[in-house]
Amino acid sequence: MTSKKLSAGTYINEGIGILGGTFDPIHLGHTQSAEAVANELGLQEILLIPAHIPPHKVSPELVPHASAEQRAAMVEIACQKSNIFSCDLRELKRSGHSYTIDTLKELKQQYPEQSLYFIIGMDSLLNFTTWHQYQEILSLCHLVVNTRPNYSVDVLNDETKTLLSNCQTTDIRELTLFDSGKIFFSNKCFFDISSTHIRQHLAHKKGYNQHLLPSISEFIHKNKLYR
Ligand SMILES: Nc1ncnc2c1ncn2[C@@H]1O[C@H](COP(=O)(O)OP(=O)(O)OP(=O)(O)O)[C@@H](O)[C@H]1O
Ligand SMILES: O=C(O)c1ccc[n+]([C@@H]2O[C@H](COP(=O)([O-])O)[C@@H](O)[C@H]2O)c1
Repeated sequence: MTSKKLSAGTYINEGIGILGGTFDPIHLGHTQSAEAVANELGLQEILLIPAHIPPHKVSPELVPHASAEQRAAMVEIACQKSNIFSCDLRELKRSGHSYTIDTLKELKQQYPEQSLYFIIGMDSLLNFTTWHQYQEILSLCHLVVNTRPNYSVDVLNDETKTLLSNCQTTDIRELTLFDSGKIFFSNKCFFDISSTHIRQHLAHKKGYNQHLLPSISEFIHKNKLYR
């Protein structure tokens, strides 16, 4: 049993939410969409896991601008005022590419009794079948997909469509009946924010951005990032 009913329609889900990312920089689209997932599913805890080397961002035009340590420092700042977020640095401590399968195996060992909910945006779902051992990933966690502007299920490849026809559920209770293997779409929030746009904005304005926590803007300013 991984959930407790409190009152009509209110659940505490004892599972753990996980949001992995490049976080270059972390922005309100990350934190607010993850908070919306926590509210919707009743999750009390979300691990923010900065990637050391994000596997799909190794070509020169995609490689992160800030160092792994700077990206992680910004994630730690974002966690400071939150009751549900904590920053997990395990990918920074591992060498090589930050494969999600390795992270989930470690987390499952650490939390054998709890279901894991890996949160991704729609852009990540579009290429999910290219992730390292994606089927094994689904044997260790549920996937929770946040919709994002400009990314639609209409352009999913056939493999992902098949995956969805086998694994998608619209029933939150079903997530708590299974330990892993379900894909759930969270449509509660829609944030037209990306790190790319924020970096472009900062490069021109060298100032603050409304989609960043003020404390993150300060860190960026102090460290002269994204100029
Ligand atoms: N605005 C958003 N709403 C929902 N999910 C998001 C949003 N921005 C990013 N995500 C998701 O958060 C995870 C980490 O994203 P990432 O750190 O790459 O941010 P990004 O804004 O997509 O960055 P970039 O523009 O540099 O590619 C991914 O699964 C991504 O889909
Ligand atoms: O394991 C993989 O093959 C894999 C491929 C692409 C992305 N991921 C993970 O997905 C999360 C979001 O990635 P990104 O590149 O959008 O920041 C982050 O935790 C990455 O490590 C993982």
